[in-house]
Amino acid sequence: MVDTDILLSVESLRATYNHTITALTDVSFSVKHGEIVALLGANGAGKTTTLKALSNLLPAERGQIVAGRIHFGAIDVTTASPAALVRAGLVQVLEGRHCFRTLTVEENLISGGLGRSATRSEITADLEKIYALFPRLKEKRRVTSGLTSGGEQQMTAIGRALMSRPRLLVLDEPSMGLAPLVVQDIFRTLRRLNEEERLSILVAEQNSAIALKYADRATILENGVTAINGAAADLRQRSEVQDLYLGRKTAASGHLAPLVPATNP
Ligand SMILES: Nc1ncnc2c1ncn2[C@@H]1O[C@H](COP(=O)(O)OP(=O)(O)OP(=O)(O)O)[C@@H](O)[C@H]1O
Repeated sequence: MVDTDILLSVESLRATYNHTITALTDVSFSVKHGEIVALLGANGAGKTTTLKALSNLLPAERGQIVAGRIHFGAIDVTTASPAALVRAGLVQVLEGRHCFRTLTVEENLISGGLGRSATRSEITADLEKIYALFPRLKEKRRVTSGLTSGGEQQMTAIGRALMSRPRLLVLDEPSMGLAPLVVQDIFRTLRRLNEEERLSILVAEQNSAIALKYADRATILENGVTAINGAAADLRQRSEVQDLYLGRKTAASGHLAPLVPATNP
């Protein structure tokens, strides 16, 4: 039976690089309409590889999906181009932010709306929305992005993704290298977008504490395998999650026992 609540489904995904390095062995999770889902795991667990697979970006890095299924709505992601997926509403903010450093903040934002042939008034209205979400960007709109702070670049990258009006916003480690207050601010804004616009969000994070605070559900990857799919509130209470991912011990010291079978909930 097809679950119409599900926007993105990943089933038994297996992926390699160069046909030799197995990065993902068995990854399964889903994102329902209107949910925030966190994808967690230690360094090298497979978060970025999973996100790249969702936008069919692995071939650019000599990566291959060798088994499993990914559906974004009715679209089979494995047969769609990255550009077609963006047009369908699956939009990523890649790790490292990747602003156009020589363009101003506002030019960066506008570039996000170009792919959907928006009118000038639509672009202006969307810019105002983004400035309301991130007032810092309004102050900096005429500044060259390369001269703005890491937090402002992250906000610019998120704003640029929003300009293409995503149905699913995917973010890879938005907290990376940012001060805790800036990270709080960014996650609060993501929650606001989720609540006010019912934007569905998938966020890969090493900062499990902040991700579990703001997500509805979470998936924890260990060595390319889904170890747990569960409600974020439940995961926060589990002592082994606290030990391994919320700072009580290091992740290398143990493994998680599944809370629920590691399939789509
Ligand atoms: N371009 C690549 N070529 C070969 N192997 C890669 C490539 N990218 C990632 N890998 C390998 O795939 C595995 C998963 O890496 P991935 O970057 O997906 O993990 P991650 O959870 O995002 O880690 P991090 O949090 O450190 O970014 C690792 O063993 C990594 O070394």
